[in-house]
Amino acid sequence: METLKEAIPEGLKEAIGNSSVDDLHSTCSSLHRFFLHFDPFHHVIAELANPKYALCGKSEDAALKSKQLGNHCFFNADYAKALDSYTQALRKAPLDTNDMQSNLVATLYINRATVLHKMGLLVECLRDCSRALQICPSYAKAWYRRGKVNAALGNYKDAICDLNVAKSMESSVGGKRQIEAELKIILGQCKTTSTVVQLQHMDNSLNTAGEMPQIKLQCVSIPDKGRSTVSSCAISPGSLVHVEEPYALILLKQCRETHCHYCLNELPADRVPCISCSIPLYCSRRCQIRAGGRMLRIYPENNGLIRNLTNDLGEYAAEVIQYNDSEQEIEDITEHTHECQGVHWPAVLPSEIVLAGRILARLLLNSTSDDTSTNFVERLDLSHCYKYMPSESKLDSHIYAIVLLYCLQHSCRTKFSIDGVSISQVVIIISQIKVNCMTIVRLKSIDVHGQGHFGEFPFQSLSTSNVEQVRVGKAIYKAGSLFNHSCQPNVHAYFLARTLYLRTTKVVAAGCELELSYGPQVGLWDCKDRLNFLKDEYVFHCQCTGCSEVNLSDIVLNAFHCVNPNCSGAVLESRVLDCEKQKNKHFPVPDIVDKKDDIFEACLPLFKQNGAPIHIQPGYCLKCGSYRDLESSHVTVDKALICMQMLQDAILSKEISNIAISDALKSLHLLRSNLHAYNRLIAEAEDNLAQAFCLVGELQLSMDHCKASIQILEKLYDHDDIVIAYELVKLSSIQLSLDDGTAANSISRIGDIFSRYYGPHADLVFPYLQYLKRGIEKFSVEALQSNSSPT
Ligand SMILES: C[S@@+](CC[C@H](N)C(=O)[O-])C[C@H]1O[C@@H](n2cnc3c(N)ncnc32)[C@H](O)[C@@H]1O
Repeated sequence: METLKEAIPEGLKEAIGNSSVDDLHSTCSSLHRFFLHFDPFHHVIAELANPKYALCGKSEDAALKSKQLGNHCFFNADYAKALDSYTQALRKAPLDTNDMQSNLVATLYINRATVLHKMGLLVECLRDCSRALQICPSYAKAWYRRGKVNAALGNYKDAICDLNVAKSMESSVGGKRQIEAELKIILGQCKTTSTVVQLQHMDNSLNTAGEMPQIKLQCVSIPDKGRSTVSSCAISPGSLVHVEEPYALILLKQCRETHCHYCLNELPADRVPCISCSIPLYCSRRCQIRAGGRMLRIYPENNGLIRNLTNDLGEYAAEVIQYNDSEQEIEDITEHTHECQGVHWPAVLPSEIVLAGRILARLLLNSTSDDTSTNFVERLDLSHCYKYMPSESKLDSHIYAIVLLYCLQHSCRTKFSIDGVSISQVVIIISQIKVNCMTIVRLKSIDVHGQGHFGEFPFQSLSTSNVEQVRVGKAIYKAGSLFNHSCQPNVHAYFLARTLYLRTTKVVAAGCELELSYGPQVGLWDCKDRLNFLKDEYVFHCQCTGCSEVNLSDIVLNAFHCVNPNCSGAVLESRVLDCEKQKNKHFPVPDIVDKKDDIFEACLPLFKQNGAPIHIQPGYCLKCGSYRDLESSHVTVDKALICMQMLQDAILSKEISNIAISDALKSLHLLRSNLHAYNRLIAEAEDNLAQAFCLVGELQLSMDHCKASIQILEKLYDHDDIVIAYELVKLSSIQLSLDDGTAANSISRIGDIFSRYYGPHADLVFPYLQYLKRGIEKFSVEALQSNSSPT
């Protein structure tokens, strides 16, 4: 792509860099004309889009190599590696529909099932057996394995049926004898055990929940912000206000091996590959079909061997091989189909561009033959920021728009012409993605040893568990895009599988804007940093209340301590002070602030001004006016931070010495004497020390530092912000390890905050919560016991 960029004549680059939406037809046509006469462009397109050069296609040789490696690992009892090798083999193996008897894909599924059985992953094993049988219904070994795993799961009735089918499919006398022996054992087990595990869900079900929003929303126009969503009535916190499926979605590249390419949930051990190319992995066949289209189906009535079975057994076998979700609704557009030819471009182009391809494919498929060249942008009805984009981004979007259209021309069934009109439409779609795209995140708990847990519970001692937000995908939600940003949002966005959920976190008055955070939030960064981020990433100047009205967090987050140790006033640098003065000019703060409030304590004179111009200078305390030499304070703080960084490195490498801890404690003291008591850096230092003390087993000290960190965060954020709940997760896990009864308070507070942000989905989004709740039960039982004991 760099070669293409460098070759563009300077004049044309400049014209593109300075272009507005009105110039797009002309700039796009000029660049297109230039590329058409530039040979390397045609090479790039051939490499990206011509199936002749495809590296992501299926290859029997490559599949057999991985299969061999899998067999080798299996015989050496290296089951984890064998599992991975068989999955890689499945990814590369072509599905030969002409050879359903000795089918490589079916063999690989059954080899993997054997490994899964050895690893104790029984449900996963069962699913792989069924997948092998759906391809090759007369595969005796697959019925046999299925029978064994069903028996291990306690599903004796199914196990007996499986083995009976296996017996009738098996051709060798020795094989039949082995099956009969197995049947005898299972019949014996069946008599002695009464528990039968019914497997309701053969495939990983998508996390859908029945709650629906009850509140009527309106779209209104707001000066300086464009369209916005408001409520027609007052809304209480924790109310679900919007649910939506994505218009288009894409998994981020770094999650390709760990998360499902359709629902974005974590992949199970029995991941399902795409049937036509070697890129995507899915958590289930349901997701694979939804993304890539209907898979090959075996019709049991056409299968002779099944027909020869007795009535009951025939019906049973037919049910197993007929995929139970086969009648699921599949959208007219399956988002991976147009990418699925093993060609390079979906793997190498940036995620946003592949996402633009998915939007285009959908728009093209839904357009009638005479409107393919008409206005996609109008139909998408999203705002964009082309005018304000930096010159470099404008040039990139021109190049990618042309490249994408040529790639799609090779892959899409719908025909369209590539010219100034269509290219300019794609440029706009790319700029719409820039401002409307939502990042899909999943919550993960990380224990002190660095082990991550998405769904399952950690088994080791739990001393500290951090909550980490993992970015897994990007998506366009059409109605969700009408919610504006606020650095003090009243709406929280989260995702279950692909579905967007929006829930209020505060009371919202009728007619008030419903706003979510696009990333920056009061408490996380100061106003200047937030404004810069939103300008760089989303190309707008934020007009939210957090950025236009004085708040404590913005003043103290990066502030210095007054030189007078007993004064609680904040000392600001010029960059922060300028920004705050700017706010004050527009919104002079009246005397409504309670004199006992922290904000009053930190910056008394701001409130004394009462609208008059402010004469505060950088370096002077906002409360008592004393001067602090910020330059020398910076030097001290920087030294302390280097020491804190060393502690953080030691935490990461799990090699914490007493010296590192004692140096960090001295640095914390320096930070506390130079920085304002609510400065975020102190909270971070306290947090580091909490982790370090936890790792060396000093849990009481760890708890003290964790509490100190939370006390600061409570000043920077709302008392009930989700960030506080994440910190309380750490605190409560230390308290539980210490058998400290106050864990119950922390956990019930976490529960309250989580249910405000996630409603009934809290346990689903963050399963670790259930573990913590069980921790409280322990204390309630103890309390009951002590109450009932004789006094
Ligand atoms: C996802 S869209 C939101 C809907 C948009 N207002 C519309 O009319 O379609 C994002 C765009 O809305 C505007 N916007 C959102 N939040 C804003 C804010 N806090 N201040 C100013 N503009 C904002 C910006 O133009 C931004 O590019």
